[in-house]
Amino acid sequence: MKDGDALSQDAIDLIENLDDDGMGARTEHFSGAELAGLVRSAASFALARAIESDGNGVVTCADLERALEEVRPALGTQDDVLRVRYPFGISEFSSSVKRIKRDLNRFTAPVLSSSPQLHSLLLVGGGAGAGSTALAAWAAAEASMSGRADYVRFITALDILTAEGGGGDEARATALVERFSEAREMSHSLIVLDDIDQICAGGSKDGYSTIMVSTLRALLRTPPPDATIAKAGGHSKAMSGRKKTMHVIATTSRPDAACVILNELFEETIVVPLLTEANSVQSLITESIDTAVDVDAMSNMIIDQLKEVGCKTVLRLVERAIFTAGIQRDVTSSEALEVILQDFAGDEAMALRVCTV
Ligand SMILES: Nc1ncnc2c1ncn2[C@@H]1O[C@H](COP(=O)(O)OP(=O)(O)OP(=O)(O)O)[C@@H](O)[C@H]1O
Repeated sequence: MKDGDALSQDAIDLIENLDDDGMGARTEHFSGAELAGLVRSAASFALARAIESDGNGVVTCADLERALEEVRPALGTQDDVLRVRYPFGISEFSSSVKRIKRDLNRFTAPVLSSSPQLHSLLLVGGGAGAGSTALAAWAAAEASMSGRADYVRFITALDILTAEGGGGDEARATALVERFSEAREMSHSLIVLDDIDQICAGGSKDGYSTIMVSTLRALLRTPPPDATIAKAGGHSKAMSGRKKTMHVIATTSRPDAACVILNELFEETIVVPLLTEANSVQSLITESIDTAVDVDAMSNMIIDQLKEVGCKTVLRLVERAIFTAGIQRDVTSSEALEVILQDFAGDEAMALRVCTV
């Protein structure tokens, strides 16, 4: 491409730029096939422009920038994996959601320190279904899409359990170390540990595995190595001295997590509150479910009955009500919700009795 005068000078400058904003750094995690795809994509933008405006088909810096937006490396980030964790999006139903989103964006922002840094954050759901998983996935996706993180991994208890070596504590600890080792090689990595209680679950009095907790403690105390070489899918590439960052966000649904053992492992904690106001529930439903009707009545009903509730529960209840009204033509969604809420209260009471016994 370069030889045949096919590149403009600004495109050559971008390719030869060895700084953080140059082509080398921005394609650090691209495989050979992905790089070829990037070149083809840039050439197709130049060709389209040539056909439209009778141009010369030379690939410019703007074509390369557009191609960089279009072609994303499979190794580096997991945008699709993250997006399925917040299927209803993230509704800004209250000022606390806006604050948490600002906090998360600040947490994943680049750091000024000249030494490699590891930052850790515990996202605590104020109760089951508060939305901590969705918020952590959203923060990781934002960091990935804005280029603040070039390597993102969403890790669940299942990933650790199914790792080689079976499900024993030592094998799980080794699997966790391996996940961190890969991330530590990358320049700006972000790991989400979803449902940290399950990841660290074990037989000790507090419900955690001593081996898992001490492994996690050691991992969170060890910043990434200060190397100028990073591995990308088995290939090593010079990083022109970029300082490394590693961000770890863990989620938990245990409302007491802010006060128990895991909390002291992390540098920062954010508590995701439950919804307690009908107008917050109303905004959540309106922003999340296009087909919702009777939203006002449904929101009041949910808060009257449950007093405080997580967004996952709200959306599940409303979806079921809409579905029921769809198949029972003589029932409105709010009437369906009334019955569902009564059954829900009965199920909760029964579960409570069983647990007490
Ligand atoms: N502001 C918001 N914050 C979090 N989730 C939201 C928000 N608005 C809408 N949602 C939706 O609510 C759902 C939250 O589910 P999520 O799995 O995150 O809950 P959770 O608290 O992690 O659940 P669990 O306690 O069962 O682990 C997602 O589908 C998400 O798209």
